[in-house]
Order: sequence, then structure tokens, then C-alpha cells
Amino acid sequence: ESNISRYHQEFLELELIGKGQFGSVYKCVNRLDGCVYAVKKSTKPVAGSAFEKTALNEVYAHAVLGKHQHVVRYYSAWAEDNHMIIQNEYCNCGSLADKIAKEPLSQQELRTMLLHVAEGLRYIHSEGLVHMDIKPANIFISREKKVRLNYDSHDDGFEELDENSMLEEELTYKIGDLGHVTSIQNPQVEEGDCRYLPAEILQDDYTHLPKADVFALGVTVIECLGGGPLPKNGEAWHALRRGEMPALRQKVGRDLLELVKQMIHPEPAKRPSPAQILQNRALSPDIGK
Ligand SMILES: Cn1cc(CCO)c2c3c(c(-c4ccccc4Cl)cc21)C(=O)NC3=O
Repeated sequence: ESNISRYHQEFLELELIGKGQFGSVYKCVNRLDGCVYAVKKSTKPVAGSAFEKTALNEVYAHAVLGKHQHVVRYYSAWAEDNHMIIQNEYCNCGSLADKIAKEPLSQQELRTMLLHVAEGLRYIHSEGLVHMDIKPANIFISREKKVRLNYDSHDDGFEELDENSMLEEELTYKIGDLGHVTSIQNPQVEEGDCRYLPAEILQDDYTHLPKADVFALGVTVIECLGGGPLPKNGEAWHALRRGEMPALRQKVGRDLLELVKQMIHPEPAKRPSPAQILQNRALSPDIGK
């Protein structure tokens, strides 16, 4: 095999942006296309081990989940000198965990995040898959320039705007880390972070898997509203699974509070689907209010 690695041939490593038991993530420039990517290097799992299954899981999931603006995009994956390497879209504004470590989200930011992640979940579920590890650390943020064309009805044309006012910087939230993705029909569940795990999954009840993602998103919202730190076990963990809301540092409207309560409902069937979340009045633009 070639003694210089494909990784160093194709990429210039800029900085280490993440390190964990999973491996290390680097911000890299691709020498060919000059674009920045997030590249995760993990030690190659032992053939036939559970780690190999999740490692391949992640790549299979990315391959099935093509391009969606609320799922982190996958470009390539390969194995070299005992490492697994995956090259993904680089989200330039950190993770949701980084963001809420500084301060809770505002109501408007929360509604945007909930809208984007529910859209991403609706897409993942529509492909017959479930994420199974939704949490702030796995939701990445991109600040993208979006063209905003203001249609000016009376003179029936687009009003002349100077170019930079047309390019609004908006935050886009994207679901990442597909390491726990599995199929809804014949699931092989690798439990995600227990702070976001619903009780039924712990009891190996996989009859409503998409609602496990909804529960985890509900707990994520609670955390973004300052309801953390989240319990990993014990009485507080069970209280949350009984649908009891913890005290929130951030004030929140009745509609959103009702929606979150439904999302963490003890019975999975009673939780709203991603499509129902998107139709909820808590997320409609507050026209006239
Ligand atoms: C720790 N960390 C920080 C970042 C940058 C956020 O501004 C990051 C990213 C990813 C990942 C990632 C997660 C799981 C699997 C593969 C990758 Cl590249 C991890 C990331 C990823 O897929 N895209 C990222 O931006």
C-alpha cells in the first residue's frame, strides 16, 4: 500500500476540532477543491466487532441519506493504516452544545432550531431510518449566506437592493453523527446518550422508534431552555420519563411548553411526529402578535 496516506495526500489539516472515545475530528482543506471539511479519524474497529458495525452503520446511513439541508452532508469514507476516515460537510458555527454552554437559546432561535431539526428528522424517518442519538452535541450549526429577494408587489418587480442587504446571514441547524442510525423495520439499536433516551428503549420496546428521536429532541429543547444539567439516572431521570417538566431558566410561551410536554410524553404513541411538530402553532410565525 502507498506509504503516504490518502488523508495527507488529499487534505491539509487546519486544526483539531473534536476529540472523544470515538476518535478525533479535524477541520481540513481539501487540496483539490480548496473547500473546508470536517474529517473524523477513528481507530479502525476490530473486524466483526460491534464497533465495526456502528462504523459501517454511519457510512451506510450517510450513503442512504443523500443531500438534505438539515442533515450534515457526507462526502467520502475510507480505511487506511488501521484508521477509519470519514469526510463530512464542515459546519462553521460549532455545535448546539457549544452554543447553549454560553447561554440558553432565545425563543426565536429555539423555534428555528426546532423547525430545522424536525425537518431533518422527518427526512431521516421518511427514508426508513431513525437517528437514535439526537442531542445538542450532535446538532451542528452553519452560518450560511442566503439570498433574500424582496418582491415589491406594487411596481411588480423585485425592489432594487444593494447586494449585501440581499445576503442575509442566517443560522442553519443540521443533524450530524449518524453513528447510531438504524432501520425502523429491523432495528439493531445501539443506545445513544442515556440523558436523552426514552424509557421504552431501555425496556427494548422498539415498536415506536421514530418517537424515540422525538423524545430526545424534546429533552434537547428542555436543555436549550435552561432545564439542565440533565440527569443520567435516579429519581430526576424517572421524573422526566413520567413527563414531569424541570424548572427552566428561560421563560417560554404556553404553546411551546405544551409542545415540549407532548414530545416527552411517557407513551411514545402520544408524542407528535416530526410532521406534527412542524404544523404546531408554537412554530407558526407569530403573525400579528
Ligand atoms: C466535534 N465536531 C466539531 C465540528 C464542527 C462544528 O462546527 C464537527 C463536525 C462534524 C463532526 C462529526 C461527528 C460525527 C461523525 C463525523 C464527524 Cl466529521 C464532529 C464535529 C461533522 O460531520 N461536521 C462538522 O462540522
